[in-house]
Amino acid sequence: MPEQPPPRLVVGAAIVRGARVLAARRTTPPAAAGRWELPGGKVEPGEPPAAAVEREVDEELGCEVEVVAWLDGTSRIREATDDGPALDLRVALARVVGGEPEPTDEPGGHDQVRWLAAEELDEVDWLDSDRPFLPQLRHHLARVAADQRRLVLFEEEDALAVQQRLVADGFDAVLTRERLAGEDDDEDHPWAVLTDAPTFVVELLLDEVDGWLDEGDQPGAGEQAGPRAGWTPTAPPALPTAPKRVKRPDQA
Ligand SMILES: Nc1nc2c([nH]c(=O)n2[C@H]2C[C@H](O)[C@@H](COP(=O)(O)OP(=O)(O)OP(=O)(O)O)O2)c(=O)[nH]1
Repeated sequence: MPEQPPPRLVVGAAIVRGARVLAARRTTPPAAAGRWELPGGKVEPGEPPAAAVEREVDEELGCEVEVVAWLDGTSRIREATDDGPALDLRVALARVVGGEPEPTDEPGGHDQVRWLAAEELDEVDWLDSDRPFLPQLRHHLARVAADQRRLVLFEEEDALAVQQRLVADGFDAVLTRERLAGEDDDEDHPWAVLTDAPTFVVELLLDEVDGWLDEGDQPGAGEQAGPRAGWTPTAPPALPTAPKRVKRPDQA
């Protein structure tokens, strides 16, 4: 019996931002069209798998990502056929470092993307071989969410400046617009920045803009549920353009 060639590796990118992962809807082949996957593709001979992730995401979604870790395990996509070797899927955790992921017009690409939180992962029809990775992904997203701080800002300009500054300093930071609890109209919803930056970094930024840190239902959040005591609205000064030198509390 002829020897089987080794399985060919397919890599998928679990692009995580603000406790959500990006899922992409395939347009081809007919059997997979309309189903959801992690953007990626086949690793070229001799290509490092992380480089393949970054190349495929750039081709398919027109943005730059960086691989930060690999999820455990390999999932068999198909057994060897006359058309080629078996295909195995590995999944990398990645983050966006340039541009905005959007479906490109590339043939064989995607027609839609969605950012899914841990509790939304089951809302889309994943390709079968992606499903074994979902529990790990759910666990990771839940951990990121638990570790996230929410900064509430009234001005879009401030929110954007804070978000961009956090990203420039290497943190994950996502801008959203959310209703404050109890609000019932569409006006004046504050802006929120969700970030993994530690509290002391967030507090330094908040000294310079009109907003506060909302720690939600985390322990000790009670006193933080509104503007800080002694808080007086003032015109926000321009944010600094270079990182500040700060001493971490544990190094004081
Ligand atoms: N990209 C990607 N492919 C997946 C996933 N799950 C899964 O079963 N597959 C399958 C679909 C395809 O049969 C195969 C990858 O093919 P592809 O068409 O995305 O890869 P590619 O861009 O390198 O393809 P090619 O046209 O150059 O051959 O793996 C996944 O999460 N991401």
